[in-house]
Amino acid sequence: MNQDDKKKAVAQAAVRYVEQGSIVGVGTGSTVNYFIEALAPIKNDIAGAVSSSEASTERLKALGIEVFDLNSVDQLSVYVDGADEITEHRHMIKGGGAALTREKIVAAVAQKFICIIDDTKNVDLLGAFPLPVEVIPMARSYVAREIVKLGGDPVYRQGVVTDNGNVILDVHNLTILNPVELERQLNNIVGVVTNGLFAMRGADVVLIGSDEGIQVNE
Ligand SMILES: O=C(CO)[C@H](O)[C@H](O)COP(=O)(O)O
Repeated sequence: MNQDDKKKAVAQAAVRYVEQGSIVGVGTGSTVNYFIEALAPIKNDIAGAVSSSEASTERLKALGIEVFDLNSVDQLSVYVDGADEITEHRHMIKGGGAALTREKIVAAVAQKFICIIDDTKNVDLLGAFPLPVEVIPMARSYVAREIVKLGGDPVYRQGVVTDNGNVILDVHNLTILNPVELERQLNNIVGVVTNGLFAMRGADVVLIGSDEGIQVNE
């Protein structure tokens, strides 16, 4: 099975976690795009969605799925999203698609974070994938200097502006032994909006697409 087929299979498997009549939290990325497609046949059985990016909102609306403002929603039973890297402890690096802040906000509201990945995303230690950090534009150089003090090598993601009007620094060469602590340290730098470590609030269920079928880590 190629990587795309694994993404499709795992996206399809996530549909069974969607509750009848509920509003579904929807992430961002190529795996989630398959999940959005998988929602189409059940769109009349759900109340709608809350989205973590303009890109996903557009896709949901194109399928006739209503997209709600998160401020008008008290609770979400599930949030379905992909990851760039994930450990067996369900700690993740996310933000390859620059949607990390809205992803973290929607995930925070949801009762269950269902992470959908193909098996290339499994790692023993986070950090080979450069860690995205969303930064207020005027703080970019200051934040970069502070990240260097933490041992990282920040690279400005040229030409990318987030849905929130901010910029992204991708941090290379980090050895992430304690993801919870690093998530906190990075968020404490003035000018950082958020960072792509999802460790304080990791995934609750991980669905992994592999040649052996769908594996579940919960
Ligand atoms: O965090 C994300 C976007 O900001 C995505 O979930 C992550 O980049 C994985 O994407 P894909 O499913 O395309 O591999």
